[in-house]
Formats: sequence, C-alpha cells, structure tokens
Amino acid sequence: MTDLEQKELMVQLGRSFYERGYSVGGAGNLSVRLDENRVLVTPTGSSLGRLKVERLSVLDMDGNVLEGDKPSKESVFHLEMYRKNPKCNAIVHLHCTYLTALSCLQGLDPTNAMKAFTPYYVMRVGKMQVIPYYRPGSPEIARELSERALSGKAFLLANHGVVVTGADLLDASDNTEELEETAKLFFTLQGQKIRYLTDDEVKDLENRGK
Ligand SMILES: O=C(CO)COP(=O)(O)O
Ligand SMILES: [Zn+2]
Repeated sequence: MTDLEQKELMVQLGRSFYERGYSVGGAGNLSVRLDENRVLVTPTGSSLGRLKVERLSVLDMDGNVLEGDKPSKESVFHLEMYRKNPKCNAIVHLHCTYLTALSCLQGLDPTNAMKAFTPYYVMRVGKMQVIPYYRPGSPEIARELSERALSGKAFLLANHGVVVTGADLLDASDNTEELEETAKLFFTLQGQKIRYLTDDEVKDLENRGK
C-alpha cells in the first residue's frame, strides 16, 4: 500500500470506530508501520472521528516527526513495540467501554485477563496480558509493553484501556473488535455459569490459526 492509501485507511477506520462508539472525545490512538524506517500515527488530542489525511503524523523509528502534527503521547510505546516485534505492523489503542470496564476490575490474572469461552477470541488474540496502571503517556507503559511485545497481540492497560496489534491496520482493527465483543459477552454473562473452553479445545484452535 502507498503512504496515501495507509493514511486514507487510518482516517476511515478511525471514523468507523468513532461512529460505532468504540472511541469518544480525544481518547485512543492508531498507528501503522509504513516501511522499516517510518511509522504513521494519529496526532495527539485528535478525535478518531475527525482525522485528516494531511495532519496524520509520520515518525522515524527514533520518534522524530517527519510529517504532520505532533504525534500521540503514546507514540513512544507504539515505536517500542514495532522495534521489538517485526511481525507487529499496526497498533490500535482504545478506551472502548467493555474492555476498559474489564481493565478496572481487581484481581485480574496478569497473564490473561479473560479466560477463553468463544473460539474467535483464541483464534484472533489467544490471551490478553495485563499491564499495571501508569499515567497515560508515561514511559513505564512503553517499557512494560516492550517486555511483552513478542509474547502476545493484546494487552489490557489497567484502569485505562486496551492495546491490540496486528499484521496490518485491518487485522489490528478486527482483533480489537473481536476483543471488545468478547468483553461485552463477559459482562453480559456475569452471574451465570460460563462453560469455558477446555484446554484441549483451546489447543485445537491455536494450532489452526484464524
Ligand atoms: O488514549 C490516549 C492516551 O492514552 C490519547 O492520547 P493521544 O491523544 O496523545 O493519542
Ligand atoms: Zn489511552
């Protein structure tokens, strides 16, 4: 894809997230790897519903701004994950309602915030590690995500939101939607006896991919 096509796709996905209530106000940020030296990121403070192609930020791998507006304050963690994991080509960070609600619960398993009860959760992300709470934009988030960048695709930021990676922007977006839907089901099922997938069922799905 050309730079322009990536920028247009980012604007389109941002608007789609916004229109469906996945993002509100200026929360959340998106990024995609343009090539081995450059990353496209949403500008800081921007509503995902009103992104403009010409204002999107292009950064080099050291965080220098090559084009566009001042980048997201979370671009430090986005760059860190791209540096660490060559298979990570796009990142979605949202404060979507159900995943953020989950991130506020006490006693989450730090190795996996949601035990699998549907196959697509396993096929798309597998598990969701929990990063302890830090102030948004703080370097500790980047350090914690860097340490885990090779061991998962989705991460819950405690009391904050979610970080989801993918092979490209569409893949990262689809992973995020699947995850938010799973969290919605998790809360819908509160008070009911859930039949979780068995270890064998999970293994069978992991071996098949999506
Ligand atoms: O979600 C956010 C911080 O965690 C939004 O920050 P930015 O507007 O700087 O991208
Ligand atoms: Zn955030």
